Amino acid sequence: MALKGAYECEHFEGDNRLRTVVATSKQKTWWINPATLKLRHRIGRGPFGETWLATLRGSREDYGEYHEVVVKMLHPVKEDHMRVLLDKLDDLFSKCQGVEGVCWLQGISAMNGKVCLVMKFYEGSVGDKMARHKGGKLSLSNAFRYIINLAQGILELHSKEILLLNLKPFNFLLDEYNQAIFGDVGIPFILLGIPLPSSDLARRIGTPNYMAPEQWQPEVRGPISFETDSWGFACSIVEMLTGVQPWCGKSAHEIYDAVVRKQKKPCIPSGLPPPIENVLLGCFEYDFRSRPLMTDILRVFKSLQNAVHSGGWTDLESIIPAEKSSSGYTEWFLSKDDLQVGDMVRSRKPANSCKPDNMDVPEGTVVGLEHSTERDGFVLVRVHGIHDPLRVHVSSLERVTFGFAAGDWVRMKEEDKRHSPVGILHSIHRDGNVAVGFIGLETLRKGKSSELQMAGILQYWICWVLPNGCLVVKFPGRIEEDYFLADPAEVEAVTFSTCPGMVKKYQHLEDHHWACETTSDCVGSLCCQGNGDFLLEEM
Ligand SMILES: Nc1ncnc2c1ncn2[C@@H]1O[C@H](COP(=O)(O)OP(=O)(O)OP(=O)(O)O)[C@@H](O)[C@H]1O
Repeated sequence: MALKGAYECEHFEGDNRLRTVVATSKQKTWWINPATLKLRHRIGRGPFGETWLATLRGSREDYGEYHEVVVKMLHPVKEDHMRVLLDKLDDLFSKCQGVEGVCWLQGISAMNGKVCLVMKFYEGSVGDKMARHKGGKLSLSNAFRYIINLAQGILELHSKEILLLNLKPFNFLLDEYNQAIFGDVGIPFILLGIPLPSSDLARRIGTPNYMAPEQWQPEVRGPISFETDSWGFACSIVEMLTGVQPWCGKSAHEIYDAVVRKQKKPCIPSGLPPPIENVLLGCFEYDFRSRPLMTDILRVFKSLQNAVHSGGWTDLESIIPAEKSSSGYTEWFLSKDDLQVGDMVRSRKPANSCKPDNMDVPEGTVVGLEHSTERDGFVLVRVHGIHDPLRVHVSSLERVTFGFAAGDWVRMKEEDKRHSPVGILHSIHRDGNVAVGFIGLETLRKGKSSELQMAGILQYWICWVLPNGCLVVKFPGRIEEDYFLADPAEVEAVTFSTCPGMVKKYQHLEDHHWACETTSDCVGSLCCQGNGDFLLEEM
């Protein structure tokens, strides 16, 4: 037996192996000898493992005193994934050092062949505090204080490329200064890509009530990104303000059906000041690119904090939120890129369209800025063949760098077997660094624009496109509400004018073949072939 105490811990061969892996790697600085740990009571069991109240025997300098700690015992992972997990933990520990707003991570240990994270014990959580209050909600000033504490913490973790993915009031711990900090720092994130024992657990990276649509199946409906945390945080904000958990009383399956399939949003209480209602509604946009980032949420709550402390909502009603742009993009979507003098630009296509409405600026160069604020105003664009620069609203332009603009369909020049070759460009920096969403990847792929080429995709019959390029296709004529997901790399465009035999060939496929007008000047049809592949045809 390795340990004796309140919890009888068997000696596991796996612990020794784990210890050897740790001892030969970078993680040795964080290693805690399991013999110095005593598990007392289990206080939680979630999708990632168990949480235990424990005691840790201190060092000699500490006179060998026992401290209360909390141990997160992760589900067992296969041996070949162990080093990957430990490297990710090492990265997490290093990044969290000195970060305010994160619970104090004390070290890594192993028990029963499972990796354990040892962290400081805190007296309670925001969730506990809410449970003690009448109606389950916090006072407005407390809620605001915690929301601002937490948004600052998330922002700091995001700046270190860590996603939280499990934001909920019971994971917001309270320190001795009544500041809210994170208890579950990045655990679902480091477990991404590491198979868990049960496929059901693997499907859920988070707690269903707080999960964004893309979080349910990140490699199919994803990727997950910073704005995935905006959804989870907005769910927590709603709960802190109302005392009601989003999707309260619903099963995981019912929540999946509502959030992912029916695209429903959690309820937002009425009577909120417009800027808060606006930012929360933004957080519940289905496509994460349309959601605000944590910095936007923080800005809104900070700007209203003083008014809340001096009496309540009443003064806030006069603050009017920004309007949605006429092109169908949210202000949050548009604010993610700003224009500078010298940028190449072109007219932005309307949201969810592959065709430009107008091409006032087929291509031009920004020669002057008239921004009234960071995300509003006009720019002067020099267009070839027009004498004077055009004065154009920023929201109607997109930046083109090395021939690419965010939102473009792109194809990898060299295929990578881990994901579809065709994806959607999410961002391109002026230095050519890109982030692309591909089916098959849980997070954005970072790389260089030189690895990409443009990919043309027809959008007839496609209801909408997920942020990784996954096509959501409905078959007209089918009575069920079902839709199908298709990999853009496997959808083929065929033109009848260049392939006259095509009409004849598919005439007999009554059940699988539909045609209707899709745009004013174009008729298309989509066939579901016997092997389940889709064939997209333009007539
Ligand atoms: N370091 C800590 N100090 C004190 N309490 C903690 C600490 N970490 C977690 N807790 C509390 O322990 C309880 C269980 O935590 P746990 O993280 O296992 O929650 P869960 O909902 O069961 O699972 P998960 O968070 O993984 O979804 C929660 O009420 C949480 O507030």
